[in-house]
Amino acid sequence: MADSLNPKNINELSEEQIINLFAESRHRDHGIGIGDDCSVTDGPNGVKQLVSTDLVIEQVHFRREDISPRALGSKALAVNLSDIAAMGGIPKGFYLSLALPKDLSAHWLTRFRDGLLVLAQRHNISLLGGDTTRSQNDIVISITITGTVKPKHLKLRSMAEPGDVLCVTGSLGDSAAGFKVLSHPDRYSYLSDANRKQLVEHHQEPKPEVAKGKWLAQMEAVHAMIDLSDGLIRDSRHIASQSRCGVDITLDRLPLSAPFKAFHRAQIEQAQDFAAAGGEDYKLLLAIAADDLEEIQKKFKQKFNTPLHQIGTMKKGEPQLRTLRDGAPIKLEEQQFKHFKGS
Ligand SMILES: Nc1ncnc2c1ncn2[C@@H]1O[C@H](COP(=O)(O)OP(=O)(O)O)[C@@H](O)[C@H]1O
Ligand SMILES: Cc1ncc(C[n+]2csc(CCOP(=O)(O)OP(=O)(O)O)c2C)c(N)n1
Ligand SMILES: [Mg+2]
Repeated sequence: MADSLNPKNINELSEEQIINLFAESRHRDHGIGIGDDCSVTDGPNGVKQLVSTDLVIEQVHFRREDISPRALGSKALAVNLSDIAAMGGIPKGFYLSLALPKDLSAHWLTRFRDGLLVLAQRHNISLLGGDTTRSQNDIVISITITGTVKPKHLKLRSMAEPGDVLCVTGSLGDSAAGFKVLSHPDRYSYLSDANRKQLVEHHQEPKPEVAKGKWLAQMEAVHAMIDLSDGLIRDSRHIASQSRCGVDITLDRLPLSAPFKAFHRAQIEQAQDFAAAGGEDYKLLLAIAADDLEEIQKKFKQKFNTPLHQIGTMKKGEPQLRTLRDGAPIKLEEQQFKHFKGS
């Protein structure tokens, strides 16, 4: 196979370029494959079958000394449940693959299992299988989750339209701030214990928004959804490029929690920029028909007792992203998390 790329090392490629090396050979006739939060294929009785897989790797996604095994078990499943939520789906079951170093304690593993299975039970899903091997040093966790969705409720990254309003289901940046607190505890000694705890909890035990995703999927005016794993900027770009629209993000409108503002010592512009870069928020980002926004916001508030925040708009034209503050475009400093080269 001839590849147009000839860098020496993969750190010269972006994550998207690496995925495209595989995606270019895809067979589209089986349904919607590479490119969304889940693959979508025909299931029994006219429903669509959803499948998603995610890796959680020591030193890349967590440091063993920072997180309890219980919280890690919960987070490893939560990030997968979030992909089902983003498709408006109902989770059904999951597979667990583990590579474990020989010196790991049995106590660690049973606590990890407890955290995982408590969340599984809460979402009424069962462990269906997996694989277990030894690793040299680091813990490697891979979960594959399945779910279903009615075809008319399916929300793809590619379904946003120019004029749609971009919304998020909750505050942004708490997880990224929690990670900073864990990485440099002495830098943030000014935080109260309660604020510190809330930020760290958001990072370590994200709550996948399955109920919200399922409810929003039933609204015809909700056109597109994605879950926020890479951060608002990168994930909005995914919607924009796949829907072939531009996108404007209004930084002044980003929902920020009180602990997050305390983390930034009320320096609001800095807080907005950091929240836009974010990462591991696991809130839902959606594009809604502008005419129906008010009605959906009202019903959402009634149902979940929390607001649906309007943070931007989809625009006609090139799939470019602009960030605006006080009505004027501003360039953000690059601070998004990336596994490989920037894109
Ligand atoms: N190695 C790979 N081979 C094939 N598809 C991949 C690979 N890595 C990622 N993908 C697909 O590329 C898309 C983007 O991946 P990613 O950004 O990790 O999605 P998500 O944030 O939903 O986990 C997804 O549809 C995913 O299934
Ligand atoms: C030790 C450590 N370093 C960095 C991070 C931050 N981090 C790791 S992965 C990630 C982004 C989301 O993860 P990814 O594997 O890309 O999820 P996906 O988009 O595939 O769902 C972030 C912000 C972290 N949580 N822990
Ligand atoms: Mg992924």
